[in-house]
Amino acid sequence: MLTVRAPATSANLGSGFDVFGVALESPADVIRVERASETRITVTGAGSQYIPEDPDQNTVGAVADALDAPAHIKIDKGVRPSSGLGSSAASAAGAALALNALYARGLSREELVPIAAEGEALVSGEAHADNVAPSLLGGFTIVTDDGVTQVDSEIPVVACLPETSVSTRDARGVVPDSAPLEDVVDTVGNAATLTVGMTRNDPVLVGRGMNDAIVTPQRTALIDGYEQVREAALEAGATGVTVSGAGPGILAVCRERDQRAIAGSMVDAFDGVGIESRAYQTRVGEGARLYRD
Ligand SMILES: Nc1ncnc2c1ncn2[C@@H]1O[C@H](COP(=O)(O)OP(=O)(O)O)[C@@H](O)[C@H]1O
Ligand SMILES: N[C@@H](CCOP(=O)(O)O)C(=O)O
Repeated sequence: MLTVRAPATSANLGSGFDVFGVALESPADVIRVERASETRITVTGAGSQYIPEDPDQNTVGAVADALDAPAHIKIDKGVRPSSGLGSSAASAAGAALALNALYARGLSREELVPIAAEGEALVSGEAHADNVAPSLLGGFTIVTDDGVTQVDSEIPVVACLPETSVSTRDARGVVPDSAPLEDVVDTVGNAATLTVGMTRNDPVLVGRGMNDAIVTPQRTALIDGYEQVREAALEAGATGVTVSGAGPGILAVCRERDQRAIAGSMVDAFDGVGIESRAYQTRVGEGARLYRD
């Protein structure tokens, strides 16, 4: 039996649609695997009632297929599905690391990224790797067609998840097909600023680089209370606020000293529009961790 703790992730960070992602210290999924002649999956924990155990419909089933590694796989969900914290990706990344070790496939974490992304293709229609990459590698990741670039970072964040849910597949449906050149120019500048901020562990630069005029405005329309929560977080000291992944979670970047006040202000602002929510006070952290029982 092998166990992996695979962290939640926040993708896009505004200016890096389908490119940027960060691993979070918490929450996380725990995946346990045991060799078997055919794959069987059980799911417990946060939102498990919405997650299919059929291997053809679960992201970890796609990973077991891709690695030709049948197993009994137990998933204990810490990351709630369809909340914008890469829930399906955490399971896929955790399963990829665990099954690679269980069957001694010898693949590196970088080589496991496209395999784990097969799970994302199953649930959202596209094998976007911006959640599985940070869940496997940790820190801040940049995914392009040429591969993944990773840098460690410890930026403090607050991820506030409303009780509502948005499917990534639906939220991908509102992404525009093209954008005006001036918006592209702005976004490139912001993405570059954010990248420098991550390498310097500078929450002010990261926050400044999160603005995006192309994808985020389309998605905020799907999130009740987004503007109120964003305003509240900025007033409490957040250096940047954006949609976490495809939403409805909202991510605030901040200095550590402001984290608690920001978390409270975001929950209160959701409350003000009649929506319950939970705020994780966390930071950018390490990738999936393997334990041999
Ligand atoms: N192991 C898994 N963990 C979470 N969700 C899964 C898993 N396998 C399949 N799913 C399905 O994926 C969908 C959630 O994925 P998605 O909409 O991309 O949100 P998230 O950002 O939480 O991954 C749900 O329909 C859920 O049933
Ligand atoms: N780049 C993807 C990221 C989806 O993240 P999730 O945590 O909502 O699954 C997108 O924006 O569609």
